[in-house]
Amino acid sequence: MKVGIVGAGRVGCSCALAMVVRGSARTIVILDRTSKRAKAVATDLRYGAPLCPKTTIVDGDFEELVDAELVMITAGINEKAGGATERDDPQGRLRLLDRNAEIYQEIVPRIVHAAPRAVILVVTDPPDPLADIARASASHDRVLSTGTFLDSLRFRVHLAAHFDIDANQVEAQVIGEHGISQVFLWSTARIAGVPVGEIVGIRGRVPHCLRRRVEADVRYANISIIEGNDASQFGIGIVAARIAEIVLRDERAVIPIGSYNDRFRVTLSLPSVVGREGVLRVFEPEMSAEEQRALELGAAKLRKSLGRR
Ligand SMILES: NC(=O)c1ccc[n+]([C@@H]2O[C@H](COP(=O)([O-])OP(=O)(O)OC[C@H]3O[C@@H](n4cnc5c(N)ncnc54)[C@H](O)[C@@H]3O)[C@@H](O)[C@H]2O)c1
Repeated sequence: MKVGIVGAGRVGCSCALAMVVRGSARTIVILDRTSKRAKAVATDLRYGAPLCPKTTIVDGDFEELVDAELVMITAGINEKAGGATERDDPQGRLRLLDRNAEIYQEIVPRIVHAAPRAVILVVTDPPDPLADIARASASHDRVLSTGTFLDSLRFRVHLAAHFDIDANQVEAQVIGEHGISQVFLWSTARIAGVPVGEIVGIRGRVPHCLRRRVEADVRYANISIIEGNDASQFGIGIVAARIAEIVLRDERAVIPIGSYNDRFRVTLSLPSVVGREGVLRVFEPEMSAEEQRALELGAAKLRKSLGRR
């Protein structure tokens, strides 16, 4: 069970740390354009590894990825470096696309050459159009975007805080783009099977002020984190480690995650069955007309970012 991480910046380091602590993989290979950084990160982690489930951590070049079952790409500029930290910017993370696409054009063929069977997990922002670029370059479909898995957890955490309960008991999803146009499925958000609207709403509708507050907290969570700590990194590290486990163990867990969708002609997130080959099946959840419309608009925005109509 071997996982590669390409990009040993803040996000790459968090992914590696989460995987080591959770025992997600047997071997982790860390790469970076700055090989000295990859070496330092692998060395640092190796000193704590004896206290964790057995993991071999190495640094190296692309050929070290041979036989990797999953390679996560965390290389590229982040929101702060790329000037994507304004809440009123309708582009959001899409502002980083051109610069990170160039990096992907360079990296993806080298990953595919070294590890042709690996699932590729796109973490770099904006992950959905970058997954489309990676898929075209890889010429296979085993390409995932971390998508709205993290946003869905943020949604659950904020709802849990509002109701003062455990986030594990909140069933709520964000779908579509990991970005500004993401869609909050309020119509099916539930706590122990009870619709959220029935708990707080009038005639089953969630109050506008609660929706507005929670959506802003989730949609701009990255910016709030960056304002305090330069880069959002820890949540995504745990999310990426969990996705790696699902793939490596062929778990067939159902999570909101990004994959290319024929109907929308673009990569976006919907609840999907994930296993060794990546996404095996995609579900379209029950949606209100407003949610459906928002999903269509988000898909159109993603297509436009790639120059598609
Ligand atoms: N998907 C998500 O939910 C999510 C969450 C947080 C951050 N991100 C994104 O993750 C990316 C990384 O963020 P970060 O904070 O770690 O940035 P960072 O600047 O700390 O690290 C980026 C790393 O990429 C490396 N790199 C750049 N070009 C490379 C190349 N061609 N080959 C190998 N390595 C290369 C750099 O050397 C650097 O170490 C950003 O795009 C950020 O916006 C995504």
